[in-house]
Amino acid sequence: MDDEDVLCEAARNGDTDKVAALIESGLDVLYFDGDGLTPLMHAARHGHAAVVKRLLEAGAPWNAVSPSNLSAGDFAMDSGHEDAFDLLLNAGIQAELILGTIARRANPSDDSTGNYLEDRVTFSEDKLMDSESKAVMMAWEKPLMEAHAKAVCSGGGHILNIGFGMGLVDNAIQQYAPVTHTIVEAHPEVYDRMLRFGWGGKENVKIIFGRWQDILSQLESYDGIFFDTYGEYYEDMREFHQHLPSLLKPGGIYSFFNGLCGGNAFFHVVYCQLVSLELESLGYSTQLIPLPVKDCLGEEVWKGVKQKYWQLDTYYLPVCQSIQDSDDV
Ligand SMILES: C[S@@+](CC[C@H](N)C(=O)[O-])C[C@H]1O[C@@H](n2cnc3c(N)ncnc32)[C@H](O)[C@@H]1O
Repeated sequence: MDDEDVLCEAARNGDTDKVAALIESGLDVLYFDGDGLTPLMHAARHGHAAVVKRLLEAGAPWNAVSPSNLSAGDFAMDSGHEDAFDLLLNAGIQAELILGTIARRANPSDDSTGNYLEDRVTFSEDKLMDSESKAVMMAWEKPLMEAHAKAVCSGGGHILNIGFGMGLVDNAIQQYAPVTHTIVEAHPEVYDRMLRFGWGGKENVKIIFGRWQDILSQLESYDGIFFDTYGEYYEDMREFHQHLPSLLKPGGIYSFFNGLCGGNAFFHVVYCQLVSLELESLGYSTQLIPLPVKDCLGEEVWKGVKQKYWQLDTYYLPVCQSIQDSDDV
């Protein structure tokens, strides 16, 4: 047995003193045992909050994952150990506030160099793919897009959508007959296809071709805003949020595609909290509405797709409004 296996065993048994002594003796808290589990995962799985705390203080990574892609937070969450879960959630939020490493890694375009907009895309009936066979948009999201449209159109008026993709959300927005419906799209082929499908001729629709970052001066203020781009980082969405105070009218509703860390349940919780906190600091409250998606996501959906960008059973649809407005309700 390696010395570090002794640390795993002490963590599993909740022996805080022994864990502390072993850490002080210089043992590696980053160790993965024969099953691919870290001491932190063992402690979290058994709900030993004091050990979790000690290991985190010693630098054990909150975001290490087991061979089945579970982190210590997933183990705590799945076994219902609230105290351990809270400690790990806090550690995750703190770390991500500073480093932001998970979203970068979990972003569908993480290993591309940001040239998605110059590459070819392929359309089929049920998906839009980039040049590396990664899905830009997929038809299984239709019910989600309809729910997003319903949320952002709830007050009628002027609606803004960033990212046309397959036009699912825009088709749904049109059902609510908004006064104006502005669509921003940056990919030339997606833009051409929009025009071919007659979006340029719709009376209430205004299309702006370009990256949202580059066309901000052409935008006005809106009663409902939806944001769903591709090939961007979490930081880009965070930057977009900085513009909400001038883009969203008082009483308006903002929503975004909440695919943050969609491959891991605990990381997703961390990011839901993180984005809610960041929006709160800008004066917006975020309500996360759970929508079950398990039934529309069989294995066959992902056939031919390089990366499953969503693997969770529930989608949390964010509905954001100014804290002032939500207090008035
Ligand atoms: C995930 S799709 C949007 C799907 C859409 N919500 C739907 O219902 O079909 C993302 C879209 O955003 C576009 N896009 C990517 N980066 C953008 C940017 N910086 N500004 C505007 N559009 C962008 C992509 O070309 C793509 O069409």
